Amino acid sequence: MLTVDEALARLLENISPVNGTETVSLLQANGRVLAENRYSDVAVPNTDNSAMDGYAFRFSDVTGPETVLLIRQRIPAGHPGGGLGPGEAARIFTGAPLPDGADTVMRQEWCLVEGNRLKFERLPVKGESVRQAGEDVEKGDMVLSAGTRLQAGHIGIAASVGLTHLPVVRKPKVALMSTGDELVLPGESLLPGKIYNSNRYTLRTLLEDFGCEVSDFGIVPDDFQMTCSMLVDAAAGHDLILTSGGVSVGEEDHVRAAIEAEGKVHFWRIAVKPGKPLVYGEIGCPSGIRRNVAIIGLPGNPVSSYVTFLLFVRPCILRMQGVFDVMPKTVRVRAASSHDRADERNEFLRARLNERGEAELFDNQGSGVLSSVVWGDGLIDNPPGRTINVGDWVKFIPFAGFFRS
Ligand SMILES: Nc1nc2c(c(=O)[nH]1)N[C@H]1C(S)=C(S)[C@@H](COP(=O)(O)OP(=O)(O)OC[C@H]3O[C@@H](n4cnc5c(N)ncnc54)[C@H](O)[C@@H]3O)O[C@H]1N2
Ligand code: MOO
Repeated sequence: MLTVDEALARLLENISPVNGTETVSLLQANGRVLAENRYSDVAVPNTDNSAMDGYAFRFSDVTGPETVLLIRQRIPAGHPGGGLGPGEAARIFTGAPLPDGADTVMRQEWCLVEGNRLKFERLPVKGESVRQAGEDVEKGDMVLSAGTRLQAGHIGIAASVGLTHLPVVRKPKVALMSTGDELVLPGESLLPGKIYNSNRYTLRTLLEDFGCEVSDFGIVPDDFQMTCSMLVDAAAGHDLILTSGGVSVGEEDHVRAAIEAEGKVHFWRIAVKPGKPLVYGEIGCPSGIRRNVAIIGLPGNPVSSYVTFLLFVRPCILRMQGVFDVMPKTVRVRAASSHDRADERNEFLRARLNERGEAELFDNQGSGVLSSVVWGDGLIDNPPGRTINVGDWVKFIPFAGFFRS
């Protein structure tokens, strides 16, 4: 069995980037990957401006607690003021441009105003409550780099420098199918022996979260010939085929044999729990014009397919789109519960951080217990052969860490 790192390295070394870019408006850019660096033509903020509602003045005019300044103008945000003469102050509001000559703002809570006479309750510090032009972005700065998966902050900064559209990488086209005679869709009747197909929904949502265009091939029965023909169909026009179920050792598990029949298996089985029987290979492209299409067969257990998606599929589809750093962010935290049975595989245990920042494990770590994913807010990455005692340091991957990059 491959280790988690070996499996990931094998997957990533075979991934080919999708070709093609398109230009989308900022409001369509969420979750897409930027195709080219973007630079700013403006400084942000573009002038020195006030960080507070208060009074702007020249610091050197205030010589002591008795200094009186004369209020000569009023500058709301969006309206540039005039120049400031010696001994003068301007009534100013948060975000309003500083008048020429002013270098400091006193917030109004610390001001004493009588008519147009202004005194301060405390001595100013030079430059206080002033936001400098360019302190966020300088003119000419690179604001976004190619390979960034665009999220709210990135889209906001693009808007803050006046960009309206962004060039993004084409969405990877992924063919998704669920295998299993037992599967019915929510809304259908749950006859004896049947279960609702949850993987279809989990995996489709995850694929969409990571910027893919999904073709849903529905449910494939546990039948070798039908599995083969679905895989061949799915190879046309897709960058990746993703299946769930049918990868273990029973004679009703046909996915691996079908990949062997229609293409090639690169590896099968990873020393990971949940998710051991994951299979990776390629399917011959029927036209013979395009290269073969990568296929990842995830295990059917709902937690296994969720976790292996995050560990192995997510990095592949991000790398296809040109994201360089595909590793999730991890933190070291102390364990709040124990885990007494060591496993020979690298375990990814569903856990939740308590208010002290310690990881509590979900009681039932079964790979069919999807409520562990709903309850948890991340995974403890527990090396092979390791038990966990309360207070031990563990490596924790917040679910949010998978979505941040
Ligand atoms: N003799 C052995 N049996 C099993 C082994 C093994 O090493 N030796 N490995 C186990 C492990 S570990 C896993 S993981 C599973 C994976 O099996 P498959 O990928 O072949 O998955 P299925 O058998 O098709 O299904 C497993 C389980 O998940 C349910 N399932 C399947 N698809 C869905 C879906 N779309 N939505 C919801 N639930 C689904 C299915 O009904 C089964 O209960 O194999 C072990 N067996
Ligand atoms: O690898 Mo399986 O996912 O342990 O149940």
